[in-house]
Amino acid sequence: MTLTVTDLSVARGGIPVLESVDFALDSGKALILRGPNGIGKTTLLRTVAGLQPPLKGRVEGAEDQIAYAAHSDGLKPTLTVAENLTFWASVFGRNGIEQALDGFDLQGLRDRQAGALSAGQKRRLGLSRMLVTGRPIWIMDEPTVSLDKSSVETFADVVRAHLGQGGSALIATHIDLGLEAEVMDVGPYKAKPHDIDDFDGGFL
Ligand SMILES: Nc1ncnc2c1ncn2[C@@H]1O[C@H](COP(=O)(O)OP(=O)(O)OP(=O)(O)O)[C@@H](O)[C@H]1O
Repeated sequence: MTLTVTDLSVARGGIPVLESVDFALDSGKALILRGPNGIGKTTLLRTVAGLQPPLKGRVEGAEDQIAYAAHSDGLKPTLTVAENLTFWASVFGRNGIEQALDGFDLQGLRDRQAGALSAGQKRRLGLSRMLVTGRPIWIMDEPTVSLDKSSVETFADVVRAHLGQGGSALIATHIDLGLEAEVMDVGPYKAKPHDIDDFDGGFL
């Protein structure tokens, strides 16, 4: 299964941010996106994940294949760790949360309400949801925010295992995860300023 992105242009708030992006992501591979703050990495990930339409171009091989971990964890604070995972699994028509609890060292916290977790623990729970989706393509936006060194290593181990099982990962991150991965700088895809047709509107 290959995710193929062809001539993709993406916009945020109606303003083009990246243009003519091309890449292919094969199973068993990881692709790391880099680029300065505000360049459009999140916008690109959201578009590839199907959360917003492209301005132009194609994303192929994505349908029902992608699990997306955004900046925010989006946890249900009054549910326990185990209940959050069970809920998330059910969204994807699956059950079985033990691998996710084990993978992110959450067994000792399984009965704790998510709202009472520390920032790093919340992040681990948010990321562990990828494991209950059964989806092969993981798209992750700055997944290591709030994680300590050992949790970053745990996360990298989980991703490595996922790749070893034929999964793939597209990750925007500023840090070195220690993964064997291709790195793509999105800087060269920065959208060029477009001429403003509406002269008066250009001042608004
Ligand atoms: N909701 C929004 N409405 C309008 N513009 C937005 C919105 N969210 C982000 N932007 C703008 O879109 C551009 C691309 O933002 P994006 O979040 O994709 O960048 P990024 O590369 O992921 O940045 P970072 O590394 O800081 O996370 C930025 O200029 C940003 O200010």
